[in-house]
Amino acid sequence: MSTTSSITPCRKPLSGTSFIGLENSIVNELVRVLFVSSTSTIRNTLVQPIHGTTFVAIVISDVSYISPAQLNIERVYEQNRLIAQKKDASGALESAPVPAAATQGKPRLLLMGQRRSGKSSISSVVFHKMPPNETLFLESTARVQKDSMHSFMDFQVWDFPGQVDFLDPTFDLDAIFGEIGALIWVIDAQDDYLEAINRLNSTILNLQPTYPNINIEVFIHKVDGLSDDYKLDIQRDIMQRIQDELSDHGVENAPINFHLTSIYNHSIFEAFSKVIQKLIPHLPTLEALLNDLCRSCRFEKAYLFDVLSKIYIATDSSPVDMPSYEICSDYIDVIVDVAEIYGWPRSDEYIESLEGEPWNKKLEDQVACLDAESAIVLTDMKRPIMLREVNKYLALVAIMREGSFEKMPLVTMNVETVADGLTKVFEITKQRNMVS
Ligand SMILES: Nc1nc2c(ncn2[C@@H]2O[C@H](COP(=O)(O)OP(=O)(O)OP(=O)(O)O)[C@@H](O)[C@H]2O)c(=O)[nH]1
Repeated sequence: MSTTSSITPCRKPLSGTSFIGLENSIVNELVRVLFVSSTSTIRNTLVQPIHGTTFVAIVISDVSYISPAQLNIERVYEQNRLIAQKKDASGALESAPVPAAATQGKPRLLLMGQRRSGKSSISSVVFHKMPPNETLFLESTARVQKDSMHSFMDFQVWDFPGQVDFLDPTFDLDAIFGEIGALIWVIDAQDDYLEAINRLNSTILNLQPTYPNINIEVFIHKVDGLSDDYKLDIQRDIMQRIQDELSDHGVENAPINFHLTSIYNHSIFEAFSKVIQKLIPHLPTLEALLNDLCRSCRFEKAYLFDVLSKIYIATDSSPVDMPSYEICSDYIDVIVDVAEIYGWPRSDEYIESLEGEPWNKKLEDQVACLDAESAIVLTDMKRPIMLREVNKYLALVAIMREGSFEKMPLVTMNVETVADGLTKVFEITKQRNMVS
């Protein structure tokens, strides 16, 4: 695909006129973000956005706003509290080790399933950037692999060996399932999957009484070699078998989601995006910001990506189409590679020479934007794509409409404001997590 690209400078808004040209809806959304995310730290916040007038926003009482992810976290805490209470009553609390991750408060993704179903491959491709064909040489996992991910949100990925029966009484179930974010059950769609379904059913039935709120995500995996019709047939068959078995045992409406995945295309990243999004408490706020940005800048689609894993953690409400998602995700790779080549740390002498004659200014005052920013036009579709780094973990990638380049200054200003808003949302939640 032939491409032409240009790096656009980001304009710093002039002080006092910061929001000129910015749609009111975005300003309002930012104000809402401040309110919704309000803790005592941003009471009496000075907001100076609308038509140069200054006003003080005073949060009179705490705004209670509960997103599905928050609700889920609350339920998990409640569940853990009840389990602890029961143990306390039976005097077993002292002997039971407190799960390390629980104390750290990091959500955990558990990868489970039969041997050779593809668990380690998924974890390596998504979180360690391993090229898919190199997974052919992965050895069978012998012990539980625990990976800590430090990204926009800290979480853990535990890869279980296929042969381990974690329902064995020697395992401390609380340590495994206590503060779980999601249980990802991987089923090899190219193999006989009946045994995998039986194990999944018995796992769900065993866990349901104690941990009724576990999010179960079934990855119907390795669908790359299958026709579209066959994929859907398999999905229907697996769903039916699981639902029948569970309802025979009186378990109705268990929280199970199904995804068709393969490491050889972007489906695995899409599936992980959906899993991770359920763990983000302020997801509705992020989505609302992106919706407003799309409306005011006439973007076709906007994604907020985790740069390292290329999982999108939020998007606007228009439907996700795979080709656009794939282009945006490949674009991140290009920019990350370029940033790695040109973004090395400069020596002090070199920076001094840049700040000296003839400019005589600090480097921050000379460049408009310290974060990576880029725009590209795909010549066949004439739709520009723009990327703006939000912080070192997150990037905003948007597909614009034809002809949007003419309005680039305004677009850049809006994107800049939204990027600031997004940074604030994450700062506030990080502070909150540290306090709690
Ligand atoms: N065609 C295809 N093969 C895959 C895919 N994902 C993984 N594989 C292959 O499946 C094989 C087994 O993958 P592993 O990741 O080792 O499986 P595992 O579930 O971790 O296995 P254990 O460690 O024994 O539990 C490897 O040869 C992978 O290359 C996929 O999406 N499509």
